[in-house]
Amino acid sequence: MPTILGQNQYGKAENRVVRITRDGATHHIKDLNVSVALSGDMEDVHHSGSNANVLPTDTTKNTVFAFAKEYGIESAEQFGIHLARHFVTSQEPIHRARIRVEEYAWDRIATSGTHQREHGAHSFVRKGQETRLTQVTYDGERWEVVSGLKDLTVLNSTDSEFHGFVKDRYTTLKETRDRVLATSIAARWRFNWTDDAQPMPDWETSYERTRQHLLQAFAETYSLSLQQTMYRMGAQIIEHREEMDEVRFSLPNSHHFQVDLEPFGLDNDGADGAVYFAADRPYGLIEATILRDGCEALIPADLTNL
Ligand SMILES: O=c1[nH]c(=O)c2[nH]c(=O)[nH]c2[nH]1
Repeated sequence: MPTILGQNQYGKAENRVVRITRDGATHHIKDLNVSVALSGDMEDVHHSGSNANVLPTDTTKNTVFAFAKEYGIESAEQFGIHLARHFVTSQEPIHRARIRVEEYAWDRIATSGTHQREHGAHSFVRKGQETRLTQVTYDGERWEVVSGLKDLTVLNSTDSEFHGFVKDRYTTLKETRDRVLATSIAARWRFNWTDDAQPMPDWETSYERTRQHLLQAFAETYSLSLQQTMYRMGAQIIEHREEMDEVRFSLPNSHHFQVDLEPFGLDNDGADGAVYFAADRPYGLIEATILRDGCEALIPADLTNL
């Protein structure tokens, strides 16, 4: 049966490119998800398998990261236009390039006074609301209220190190004195209000203050590990919110790998900042319960069972 090749395109989808520029102590972040789709004279590769016209999808990925470093990311549109023009004008067989860009927006974490100068400059919370959660249980006598949140995404573009860890024959991770620390906070906190005879907490104020403690502790902790930052977040809540006895966290370590651009003659360590590959998986998963001394751990270890 005779067949013909219809519409076709190819490229690398969902390149998670993060560019952090440093304006002295003030950092700026551009966070994009870039998908490249190319089409043109691609009859041969489909019919005979000849790759003579095929610019590898791997190359399109490298181009995204190299362009982010070399030319910066002014806007999603400007970046897309630059890439599309490059593929169509530099490769004869490619007649059409479609670049799709999603941009994730970030706000600076508001901390107080000198902290704002020290940490507000490199601590970010992703725009868009987190999901607020609660679970209320009552047996006719006692109340258990466990509240929390998920998908509160935060990032420190400096003041994070990771070194001095165990090394065995499978360890390849390099020690680092300056890395990006990012996570999407999932947390639950248990109230010690259990009885109608006790004064009821102000749930709205409690939530707002707890959220602020989470953000502040994240921004203000000079981090030697995500475990340490997590503990500080929990401790700050327990220390400041007397209505709670227990906080449980599940924190993905959202790895940002500095891209090796040396093969393209680019120094990705320059004073003008760096380009990172934001990996979505696998991710480190750091979990713990932080308790008021003398209190019992009652929040299930598996947050999804709440
Ligand atoms: O903060 C971290 N904690 C770890 O336990 C760990 N493990 C790892 O590979 N990177 C990191 N980072």
